[in-house]
Amino acid sequence: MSKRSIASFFTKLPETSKKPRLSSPAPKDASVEDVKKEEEDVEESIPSIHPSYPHPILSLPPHLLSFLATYQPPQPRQIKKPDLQIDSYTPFFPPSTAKSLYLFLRASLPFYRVTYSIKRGDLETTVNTPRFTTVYGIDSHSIFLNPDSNDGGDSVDGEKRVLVDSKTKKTLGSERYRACVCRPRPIPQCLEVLKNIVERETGEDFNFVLVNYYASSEDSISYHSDDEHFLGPNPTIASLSLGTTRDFLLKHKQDKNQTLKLPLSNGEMVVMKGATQKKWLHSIPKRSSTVTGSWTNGGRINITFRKGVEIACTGNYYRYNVGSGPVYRWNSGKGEMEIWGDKSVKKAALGDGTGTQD
Ligand SMILES: O=C(O)CCC(=O)C(=O)O
Ligand SMILES: [Fe+2]
Repeated sequence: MSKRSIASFFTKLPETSKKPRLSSPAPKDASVEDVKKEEEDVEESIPSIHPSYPHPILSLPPHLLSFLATYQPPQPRQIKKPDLQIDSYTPFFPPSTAKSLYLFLRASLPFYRVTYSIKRGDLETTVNTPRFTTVYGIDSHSIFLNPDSNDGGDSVDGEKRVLVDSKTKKTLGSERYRACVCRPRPIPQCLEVLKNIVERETGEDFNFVLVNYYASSEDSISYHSDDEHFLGPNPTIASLSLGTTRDFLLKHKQDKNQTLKLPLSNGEMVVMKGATQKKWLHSIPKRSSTVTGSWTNGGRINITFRKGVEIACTGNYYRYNVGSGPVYRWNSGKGEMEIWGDKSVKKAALGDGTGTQD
């Protein structure tokens, strides 16, 4: 089992634990045996449960946890351009670990294909988000606490966690997040572990984890910047890539001569800092063809870690990353996402179909 208990992942290691840095272990490809072991491990883990989840969310298997417990990422390379500051980890996680994380998260997380309408003048158009998404977390005005825990309510895991005001620790009524499309969701163990490693490495605090799943070359995100007021000025955003390599394109908002292309491969992470969001746009464009016949099934997972400092952040993130449509789950037999609505599909995935749906 792991050298650190699962609970210890929920406590940040002191900054000094960052040194000395070790180079990452030599990448290796997971064998059939490894995959079998992963499947057995998954059965042993206690899932994260919360009434806001559509279903229990599997926890990371012991072999991944024990590796991550002592893992030190290699030093990043600093990319500097006018008004742009990026720390680039090539990779952040060794490819074999990134592959396990990719397969695990794709199989475990509920995803959504969000649609929303926008008004351009008098014309109302429906936008179909061209990728699968999901989000966990809450802005810094509130925190999830377990009122029954014996560690002063600090335990972040457990189905009894309720939202409280971060200053007064008073339980919130329905008022603060009344505009949300669904109940805000605490970060499940499998993503909390990753968030804590990224926080330890970057020295930042994050309270949101957003996940994109690009199922094929057709899935994309168009040019945008994550410079919303609810992230505060000059937000730091850490962005981890798992699975198929996709191009990350950046362009300066004013100076058309300033561009950057980073092919992000399995296990890489970019940390965007300073004026990057204010001054630059970024995108993952569609590709001409999908890579098939690989362990990725041509897909890519992107995880961004962010800090929302205004209440409005929570409503916005759940609106555009969960929405009010059906839940999708990975079907390993078919090798694709499918709507997780049918009772028999739920039963096959969970055994008894427990969990509620917002
Ligand atoms: O998939 C990526 O690497 C970028 C995702 C992104 O820009 C976003 O979610 O805001
Ligand atoms: Fe973005």
